Amino acid sequence: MAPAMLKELPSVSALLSAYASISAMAMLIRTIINEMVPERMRKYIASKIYNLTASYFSTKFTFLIEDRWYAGDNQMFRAAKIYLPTIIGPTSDGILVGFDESSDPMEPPKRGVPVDCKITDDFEGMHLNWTLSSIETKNIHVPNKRLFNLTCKKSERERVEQRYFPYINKTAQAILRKSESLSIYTYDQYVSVWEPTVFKHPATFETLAMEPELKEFIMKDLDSFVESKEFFESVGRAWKRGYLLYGPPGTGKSSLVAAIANYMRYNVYDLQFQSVSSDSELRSLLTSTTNRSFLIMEDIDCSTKVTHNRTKGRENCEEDEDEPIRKKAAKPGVTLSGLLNFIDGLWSSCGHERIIIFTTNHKEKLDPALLRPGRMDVHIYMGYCTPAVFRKLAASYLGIKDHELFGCIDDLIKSIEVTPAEVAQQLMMTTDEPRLALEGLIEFLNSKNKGTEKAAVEQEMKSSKERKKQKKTRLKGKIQS
Ligand SMILES: Nc1ncnc2c1ncn2[C@@H]1O[C@H](COP(=O)(O)OP(=O)(O)OP(=O)(O)O)[C@@H](O)[C@H]1O
Repeated sequence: MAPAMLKELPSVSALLSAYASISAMAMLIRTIINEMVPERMRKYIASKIYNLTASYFSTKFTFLIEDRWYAGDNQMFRAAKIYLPTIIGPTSDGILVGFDESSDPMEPPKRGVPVDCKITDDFEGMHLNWTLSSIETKNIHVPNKRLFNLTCKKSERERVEQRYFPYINKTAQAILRKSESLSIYTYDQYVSVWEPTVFKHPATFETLAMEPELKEFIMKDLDSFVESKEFFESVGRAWKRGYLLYGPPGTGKSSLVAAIANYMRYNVYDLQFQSVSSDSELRSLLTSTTNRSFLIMEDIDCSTKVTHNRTKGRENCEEDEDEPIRKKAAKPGVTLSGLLNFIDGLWSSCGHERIIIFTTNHKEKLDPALLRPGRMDVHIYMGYCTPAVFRKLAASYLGIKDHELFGCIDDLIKSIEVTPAEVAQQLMMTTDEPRLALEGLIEFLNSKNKGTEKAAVEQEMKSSKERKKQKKTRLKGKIQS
């Protein structure tokens, strides 16, 4: 059998002559193609054949993440831009570094991803390669388009989409919460624009003195809001939340607003109703706010037209120094229906991931329409000082967790109405000697207890007005400068 098979095999000389004639034929075809097909066409055909075979045989898959997504910013690009500098390691070719105006020059500089630099990441056993590219466009307004190329194995494509991308988004959000400087925007009525400035308020949930259960409730509510995008979509509601903070002056409403802003790392739009001349102006200025932001409207009861009883509404509200100017200009101001339309209509349809916060000293003076369920989702009462609040203030201001005078102070606090601002003010007087500070506080509380509450409340009202006035003067100074 075997010799028979060997007999059928072509001889070596036959193979060599076949090879020679095939090579000659190939050379002939090549010469004809070179002669007849132009070079550019040849290159085009070759690249097509290469791409076809390469993609068929390649084991790699590439995700392209452009900086824009339809008409807006691509949030996936933004997340990658925040996340990648944190994993740039020794295998990378380089790194961008720099400072912005809010950075401390004594701290290490902030990091960025350079164009064309390769960054590798390992996630759940996958080896992922990132590159940032910049491409010139023909658009004169946007001359460059930037995009990230993320390469993985074809078999890992699904896991990258399902696990890696959500992980990057979550990590980027956590990084943002910690590091990026925030802006606070105030509305400049003279030029009709939001003026930004760096938001640096020291209040955090850590420094805030309030009932621990209430604090925990607010933090959980904010956390679940951030994670509820799908839920809001599934029930057909806008991804927004409204908080109404109410309570006497000096109970920490503004401090809570600042703590929430620091916790969420959202930019803040601080709107004074007095600076808005009409409902249409309100509409246009609110539509120009960005996503992932707070809209704060403090002392909403002091706005003449959004309370149901104007005379009552303006009691205890500071006088607006610009009032004569506004009267001269005969500005109609913001009306209740304008505000409600905004909350129900415009607010629901434009943008997402936004929180609106109203504060008031007089919830009872607000029109019931404003308080109806669905308008303000959470009503938070910021009340007078309690023993738990006092202990938190003592820990913050005096650095003590316990003292023999605490029991006496607890009893006094339970029997009178004293605001955390008043207690904080007393404790601040002698911070280096806790006993003296606590004795001073006891004296203050006793004097209140002896019938001087009214005077003390008036005093607090006065200092609240003073604070607001100072805030306003600062604001004006900023706008003028
Ligand atoms: N709950 C609190 N925890 C810590 N500090 C507080 C608290 N409440 C008040 N303070 C202190 O009192 C000062 C005034 O408080 P804040 O402006 O937050 O009160 P408010 O309720 O917003 O007052 P108003 O209604 O007058 O605007 C703050 O700067 C802060 O130092």
